[in-house]
Amino acid sequence: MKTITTATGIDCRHFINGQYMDSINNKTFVNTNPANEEVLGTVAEGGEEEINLAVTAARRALNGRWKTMPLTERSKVLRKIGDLILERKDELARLESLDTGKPIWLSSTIDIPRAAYNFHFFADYMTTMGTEAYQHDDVAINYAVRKPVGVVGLINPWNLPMLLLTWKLAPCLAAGNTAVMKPAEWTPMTATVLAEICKEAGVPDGVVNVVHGFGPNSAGAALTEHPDVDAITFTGETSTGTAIMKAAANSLKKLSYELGGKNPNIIFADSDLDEVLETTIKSSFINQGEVCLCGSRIYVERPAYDEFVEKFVAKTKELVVGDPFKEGTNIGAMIGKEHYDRVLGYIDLAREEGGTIRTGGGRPEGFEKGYYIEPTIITDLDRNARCVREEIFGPVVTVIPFDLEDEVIAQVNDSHYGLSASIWTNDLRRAHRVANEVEAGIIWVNTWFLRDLRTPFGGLKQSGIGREGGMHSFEFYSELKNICIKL
Ligand SMILES: NC(=O)c1ccc[n+]([C@@H]2O[C@H](COP(=O)([O-])OP(=O)(O)OC[C@H]3O[C@@H](n4cnc5c(N)ncnc54)[C@H](O)[C@@H]3O)[C@@H](O)[C@H]2O)c1
Ligand SMILES: O=C/C=C/C=C(\O)C(=O)O
Repeated sequence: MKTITTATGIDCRHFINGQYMDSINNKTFVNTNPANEEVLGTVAEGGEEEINLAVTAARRALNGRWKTMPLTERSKVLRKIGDLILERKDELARLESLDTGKPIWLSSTIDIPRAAYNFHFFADYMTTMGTEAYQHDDVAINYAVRKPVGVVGLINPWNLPMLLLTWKLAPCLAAGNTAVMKPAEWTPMTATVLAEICKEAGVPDGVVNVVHGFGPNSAGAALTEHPDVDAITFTGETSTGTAIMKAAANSLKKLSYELGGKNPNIIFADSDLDEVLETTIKSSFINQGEVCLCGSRIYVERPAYDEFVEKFVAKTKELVVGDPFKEGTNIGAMIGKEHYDRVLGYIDLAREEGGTIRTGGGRPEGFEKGYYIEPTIITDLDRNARCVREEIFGPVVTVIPFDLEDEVIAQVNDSHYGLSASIWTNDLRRAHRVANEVEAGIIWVNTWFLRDLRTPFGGLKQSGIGREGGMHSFEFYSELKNICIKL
């Protein structure tokens, strides 16, 4: 077994008012590479004091050059951030894979290029924005103007760290806000570099701030409780969303939530099975299954069920689990020990619930270190099994046959999640009919994770509050003011 890369990471400090700084009490925590359990570096651990410094800097910057900067100049700054991310793509991809355990090809082709595109997209989109005006006979004219929300807290998960942080930061800045970012404690490195990229691109000091730390009783909680933070955009677990909503309630902060999912992948017998299999391998196991949009509940119309399962198992067995930096690795390491144990716990639970492990089911052979789990396919579970209903957030999928369209829609909608769904069929009317009935914010037909950033992105029920993307991001990151002029 080739020695897993020992490339080290970087020490991560806060970035406040345009400068890197340690915590006031010099507290730090260790950042570990999940692929080999080696130390990547130390991370400054922030709390109330650091959050207060960052919010104060953000508030001051809100009324400085950032406020008076012409929109076209602000657009150029966002474009420059995107350019600089691409210039540093290899460095950022390496740091992202060291932090997350994801394969380097994934960081290099998806995570980092999409982070740059998030900025390039909003740099263009912000210059096309209009508002609305109404002529009230000859009595009055009404027109609306957009103003920044103000100081925004950005709280980020660990699965697609830079992709998701920039998906928030780009429109936040495009709308003229200032930001205090709290990266996930497991993935601090690319957020740390993003701060200096913003400064180099011309973002004034205090507009973008980074405070590292944990959630409860740490930087995360302090950010959500701070009275001078106007809005919080959060991506993470549904349960965390509940905690943040309670903390933000006292100061009535504006909230945008992208939360958990248990997304159905509905396969009708008339679909092209080879096409289905090629995409379903990705929608099941890409990024170690640690994607909120993964289609972890697979429903197959009975006539195609046996053939699908046989071919799906065979293709899954071909996947290579291993060193994220090694050529040919399809699946890397889970984010850390806690999550690794949690996912293995669900696989054990599936056995207790009567499931059949068709492939995978545990830790692959030959790894002394690192948090590796085999891609796992489970069949023969009851529709009410916890492994069918609860988000596992790992390389674990369940496959269930169905007979009738109404039956599968009822099963799919019997969930407190409603983030995304994939539907595979060549029957056009059925595609529209089923998409119309499935309770999810994002529906893909004969594809998965095909993204147009102008579209509304977000979940129903306990999968989120609000939408991101195009105009929807501006609905959150700005306040509309109506001005009525009597003629
Ligand atoms: N809907 C989406 O777009 C989307 C995208 C990615 C991940 N997710 C979801 O995120 C989860 C995995 O990410 P995770 O484990 O990092 O989520 P998490 O909720 O554990 O943590 C997310 C972030 O919240 C912070 N946090 C935790 N408790 C907090 C508190 N009480 N106050 C303030 N901040 C707090 C953490 O430090 C971290 O930065 C999964 O459920 C996944 O479905 C959703
Ligand atoms: O793990 C969740 C992935 C979210 C992806 C996006 O938010 C996006 O593609 O804009």
